[in-house]
Amino acid sequence: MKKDKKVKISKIKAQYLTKKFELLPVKNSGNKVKSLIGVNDKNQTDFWALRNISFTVYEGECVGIIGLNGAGKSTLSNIISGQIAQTTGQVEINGDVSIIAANAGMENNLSGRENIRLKALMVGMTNKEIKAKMDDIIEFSELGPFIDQPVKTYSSGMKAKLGFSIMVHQDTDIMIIDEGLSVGDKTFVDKSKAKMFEFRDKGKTILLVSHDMRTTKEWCDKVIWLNYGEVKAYGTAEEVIPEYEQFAKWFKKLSKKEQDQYKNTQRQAQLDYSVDVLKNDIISQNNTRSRQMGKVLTVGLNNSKDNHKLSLLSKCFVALASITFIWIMLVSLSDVTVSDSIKSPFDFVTNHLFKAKPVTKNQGRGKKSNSNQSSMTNKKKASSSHSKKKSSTESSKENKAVTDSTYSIQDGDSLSSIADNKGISVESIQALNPDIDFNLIYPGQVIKIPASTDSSTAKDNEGVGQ
Ligand SMILES: Nc1ncnc2c1ncn2[C@@H]1O[C@H](COP(=O)(O)OP(=O)(O)OP(=O)(O)O)[C@@H](O)[C@H]1O
Repeated sequence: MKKDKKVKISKIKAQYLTKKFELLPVKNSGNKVKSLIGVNDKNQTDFWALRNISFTVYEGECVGIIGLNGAGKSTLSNIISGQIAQTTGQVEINGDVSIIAANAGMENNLSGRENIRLKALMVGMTNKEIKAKMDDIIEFSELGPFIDQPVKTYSSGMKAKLGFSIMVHQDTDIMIIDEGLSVGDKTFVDKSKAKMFEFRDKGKTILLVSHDMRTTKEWCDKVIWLNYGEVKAYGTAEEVIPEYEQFAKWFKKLSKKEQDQYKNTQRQAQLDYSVDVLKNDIISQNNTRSRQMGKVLTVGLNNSKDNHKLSLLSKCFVALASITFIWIMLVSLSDVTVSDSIKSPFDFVTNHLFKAKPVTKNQGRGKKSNSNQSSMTNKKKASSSHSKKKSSTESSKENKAVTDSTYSIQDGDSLSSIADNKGISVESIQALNPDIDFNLIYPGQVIKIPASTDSSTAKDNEGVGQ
């Protein structure tokens, strides 16, 4: 009796799988701002690496996955091994899965031995089991003393050997080999093939992702041919491989321009794809069961939210924070305070933007100097109720450069105005500066100032440099 007369046990069942990746937008400042506040045009960046994939793999089968570069082979094997999630659809796995991929799965800073331990723990092996198998794994890997070196120092062939050795000793029901052996040397590949045949004969299920048609023919009962994210054919190796080879021959014969044209058309279809297209495909594929299909789709779609995209609330928050930040920046480039700018935004924008705040040496030094800082409102009042002369005297006050006991004469100063401003008598200034003729004082001339009894004036002078 032939084996295939038995009831077949499904090990992998994929239904209506899709995988959408978000392509990074072309780098320019406009796109950066858009992506910051999450308003990128969605359809321009969605790329459907897998479109409506359905197939079943049964116990004991070895199934090859073939296709041109970028067809979606690794994406599919990563979904099956649980490393990434599908966008829509379902994948039912009946058993444990292990995967060996040319570039995946190793912790580069750990040694080979530590990686063996880590991987074994990840598939649920106990410490005792790991200890029992460690020597066999190391021997199978042929890495000798290099097993205790960090994996980052390994060649790609050495990594493949380590990965394959770990996998064959994990003894899982389903094994996925994604180009894992393409970089190994011939003796190791032959040894590995023998091991794989052994597994297949034991009834394990194997998925082989490969560009090598000879190995695929030799190993696999069935083959899935992926083309730009779609299943182009799924059948026996005898049927599908010649079809694929014919296609590859046809493609090679095309001129460079025709090849590019073909690729661009296919890639555009991957960009234009959507869940609506998928739904229509499913309905047209199977009208009678469309309701059930809708349910399967919904299950997948519930998990297919673009998590990295901002919610509406977050977008509002980011926008508000950005506006606040920009506003504060503008206020810092004006001569008013934030609260004044909010009270009269129009006046702020038209009259105060890019006007530097008046800088006084007394700024920020206690009550008096703070109260001297002109707010927009105070300024308005001042300009309407004070004479020009008074304003200029005030500004002269603000610009005084004095110390505790000295004062530098400003343009327009007179003995009496200095005495008035300081709240001290003319006589006391004269007494302290007997050598100075106050009828002939000039800007920049330094005179001595007696200590004042007026606390505010004293504060004015406190600690100010010459
Ligand atoms: N993280 C990602 N973000 C965006 N696009 C991706 C991502 N991963 C894969 N892709 C794209 O998905 C498509 C399928 O990639 P995948 O690696 O599955 O192809 P493949 O058939 O394994 O290719 P190869 O034979 O070259 O290994 C490619 O166009 C690839 O650029």
